[in-house]
Amino acid sequence: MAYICICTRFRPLNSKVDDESICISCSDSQSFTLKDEKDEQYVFSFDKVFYEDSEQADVYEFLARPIVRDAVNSINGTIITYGQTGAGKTYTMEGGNILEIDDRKKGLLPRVVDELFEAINLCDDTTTYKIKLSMVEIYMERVRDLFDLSKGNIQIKEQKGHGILFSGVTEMLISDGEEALKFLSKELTNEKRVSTGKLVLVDLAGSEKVEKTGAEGRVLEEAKTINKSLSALGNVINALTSSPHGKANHIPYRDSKLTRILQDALGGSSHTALLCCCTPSLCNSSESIHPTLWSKNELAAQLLISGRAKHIKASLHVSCEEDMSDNNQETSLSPNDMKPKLREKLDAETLNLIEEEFVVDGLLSDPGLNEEVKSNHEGISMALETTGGVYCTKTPEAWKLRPHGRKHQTSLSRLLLR
Ligand SMILES: Nc1ncnc2c1ncn2[C@@H]1O[C@H](COP(=O)(O)OP(=O)(O)OP(=O)(O)O)[C@@H](O)[C@H]1O
Repeated sequence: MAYICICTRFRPLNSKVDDESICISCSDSQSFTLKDEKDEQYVFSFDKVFYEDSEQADVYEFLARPIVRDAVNSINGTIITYGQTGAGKTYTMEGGNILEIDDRKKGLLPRVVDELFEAINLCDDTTTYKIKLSMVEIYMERVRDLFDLSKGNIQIKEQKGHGILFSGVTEMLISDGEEALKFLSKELTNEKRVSTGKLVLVDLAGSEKVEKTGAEGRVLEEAKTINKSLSALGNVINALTSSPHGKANHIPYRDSKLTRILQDALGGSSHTALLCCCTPSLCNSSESIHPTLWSKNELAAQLLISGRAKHIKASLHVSCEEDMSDNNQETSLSPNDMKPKLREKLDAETLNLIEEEFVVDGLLSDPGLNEEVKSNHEGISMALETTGGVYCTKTPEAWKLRPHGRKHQTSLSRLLLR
């Protein structure tokens, strides 16, 4: 099943484009508190939060290195940076520039390339590798070959044994670590078998609200197309992760060029990392809370929901195994069995919060919960049914129902049951 890791990164404040006020504060390495212009607070949780002082190497180690290692073993991988314009997507992906020589500033791309070549050099002589590099841009739903601009409408095809391909795209065979995107082919010569690992690095377009930019004409059309692609990506990930074993009846890959290209890098046994890039500035807090970035176009909300549900499933599985190890049983605990076990594992403060604030699917419930709030959780609950996971959340609608002046516990939270 696909594994999805979701992180967020804040770039340092930039006095030229940001106001002086910082709207985020560190809670811990997995969550942060964000204060909006009305002084409301929200706590968001991720697999990892990289704060302003984080190093490029930290991001690489946590987010990219496991994916690169898998790619060498023929497991497809995708690394995507997304977020509003100027939030640090390209800086994270490339560094100061793509041929960055300052090691501290080197982005994910040069590090990925370095590690791929290192891994290849360590392999035994019976294995030969071919690394081919292509570079494309999706613009207004057309795929353009960035190594040959005369190829302005590359077709996307699916080929047995190779998955999704760009038909006729320029491919450069490379033999050292100075190039950008990679397609890695691994030949097991002794078995006369070829297996391929595809590694895709995506620097998405800015995700801000169209109204905020005041875009018109062609720029407006571009922005609308971009938002459609982002929504399509969210829908695909949601479909993949909300169905048992990733086998949904229909995964809408064909809804955009972006999702079609990522089809075999997102589905199957692939490994995906999403890095949500944000600015710490108060003037951008609305972008960072919900409009396009986290819930209004539902991309991030869906991505986060998917990610949380998966992680919770994994955690739950481990916990159950530990709990039942004495009598050597499998993991099918009933909600009643789980409840005291959950209680044992949670500290009192967390438990109070859950009972007061959230519906915890099938395990703990709040009998006094307003029907309207309950209905806001339907989508989340559906995702949970298929994962058997435990998941708490508040949708933006639910926040509005909260008594005024209390601290809002976020859009998306999770319980770790370890
Ligand atoms: N972590 C960081 N540390 C230092 N500078 C950063 C960091 N992240 C971003 N910056 C700087 O902030 C500016 C904007 O970053 P960047 O161009 O990466 O944004 P972007 O999200 O890719 O924007 P766009 O959507 O326009 O492509 C750049 O000058 C970049 O060098």
